[in-house]
Amino acid sequence: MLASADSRASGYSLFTSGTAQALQADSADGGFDGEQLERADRNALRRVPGLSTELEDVTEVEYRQLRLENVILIGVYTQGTITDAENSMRELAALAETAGATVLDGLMQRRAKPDPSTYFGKGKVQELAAVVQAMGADTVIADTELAPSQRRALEDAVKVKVIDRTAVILDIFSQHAKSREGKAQVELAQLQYLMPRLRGWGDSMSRQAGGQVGGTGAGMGSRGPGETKIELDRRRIHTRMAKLRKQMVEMKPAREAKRANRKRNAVPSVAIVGYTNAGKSSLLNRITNAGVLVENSLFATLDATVRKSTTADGRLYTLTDTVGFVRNLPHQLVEAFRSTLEEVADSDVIVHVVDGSHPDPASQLATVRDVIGEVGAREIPEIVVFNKSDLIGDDERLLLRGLEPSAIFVSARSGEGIDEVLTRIAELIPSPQVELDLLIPYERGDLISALHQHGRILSTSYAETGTEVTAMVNPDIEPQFAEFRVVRAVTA
Ligand SMILES: Nc1nc2c(ncn2[C@@H]2O[C@H](COP(=O)(O)OP(=O)(O)OP(=O)(O)O)[C@@H](O)[C@H]2O)c(=O)[nH]1
Ligand SMILES: [Mg+2]
Repeated sequence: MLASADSRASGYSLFTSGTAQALQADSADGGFDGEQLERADRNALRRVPGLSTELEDVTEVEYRQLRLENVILIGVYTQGTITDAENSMRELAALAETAGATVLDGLMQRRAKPDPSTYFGKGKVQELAAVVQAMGADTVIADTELAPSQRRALEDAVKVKVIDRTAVILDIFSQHAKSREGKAQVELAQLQYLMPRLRGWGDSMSRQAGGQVGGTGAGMGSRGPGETKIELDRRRIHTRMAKLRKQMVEMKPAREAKRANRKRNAVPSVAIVGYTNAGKSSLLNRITNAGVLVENSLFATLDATVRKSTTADGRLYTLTDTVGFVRNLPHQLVEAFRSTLEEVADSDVIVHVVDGSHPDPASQLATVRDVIGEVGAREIPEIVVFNKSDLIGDDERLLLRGLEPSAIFVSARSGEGIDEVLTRIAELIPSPQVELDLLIPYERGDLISALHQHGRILSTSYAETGTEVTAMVNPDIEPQFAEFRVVRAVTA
């Protein structure tokens, strides 16, 4: 898959298209990880190639229609091993394909740091331009966020559109966001990203009116028509951003009410978190038949899904599927994650899903733990789960064990380990703390069901006037039963 040692010795290395496909090879084999919904829907939203990138439409976030077709990836690796750098590039390849592109090639350069003006060194930029031309690529994607000036200089040199990892992630999010709030958040993030880059995509070729192509000769002070237009776009973007912010403020109360409601009912909550594509939705489907979309692409899930489940002894709890994490998540998107992260910070137990078959599970684990720490959720009990165990051999298992001795090996596909996860969840979710002795009239069957769901029934017997029940309940639902109590409650 990787090019020969020669090319590596010459300062860069190549890997070609098949990589990302190889990464994603298992989706076609008919593997079934739950009800697979919406795939057709999602595919219908695929980008239409060849849409104009004129700035006219900028207020509708022009680069939502980025024409990503045949792309070449570039990356500078500064420290770490070549393997780390390649993993990062493979992930970029998977991201690009998720966004709808075909990856033609990947070029990496070893440098102490990226060139401040052109990212790659000058000589390598020329080589890149030649590769772009030879392969007929229409876009170059850099593995790290480019400064606006770097992007411009690179575009001028390679003569095709240049974007970065952040733009690709934003693009995927905009394709996948479904809820009104999610869409608004992503559009806002896109506009924030776009503002300092307002030269417009691809204008090194044709954009600015007045023939200022390339711009080297036209001095900074000469305000051509193109620049006037950009001023106008800036103002429109500002207006649009203000409107989106206002919308989001208006949507917040609804979300908070929902959360407060869940808190009030004090149903214990379990959040499923993990790196993107680890199998979080598959696990939720396996546990609850939730029917959440499962797809071998990155960021299949963008809206948190909440499902109910019960422990073996009948206690109700909620399970929340969350947005996956990825390294170098654009900071503009942290806001978009906030509602998900709030759910994580509020939960009673975290199930941390790691793709055990991934080449570098340790760094996935670390990335996700960082985020868990950032949202103040470090103290929440965590169950680490190595998923896709159907793909993990004995040697790898040993390594993973070393990494995380108390982790559970699970396969959402085969069902291995699921029972163990459920048992661990049942142990960790808070148990009802108040013991009540009750006499409940026969016509109040609803109270008995409430006890089943929100408490734990220790014993029942049938008396003349009703059911005698001893049960453990949460303090907050205790008042509901006040009139049926026969003995003083004992706090455990
Ligand atoms: N072999 C194998 N594949 C699995 C297993 N669990 C999930 N997958 C596959 O992994 C891919 C990702 O699964 P999802 O459940 O969508 O992963 P996710 O963590 O929800 O991903 P995002 O929502 O994109 O962050 C899909 O192609 C699944 O079919 C498993 O136990 N074994
Ligand atoms: Mg998912």
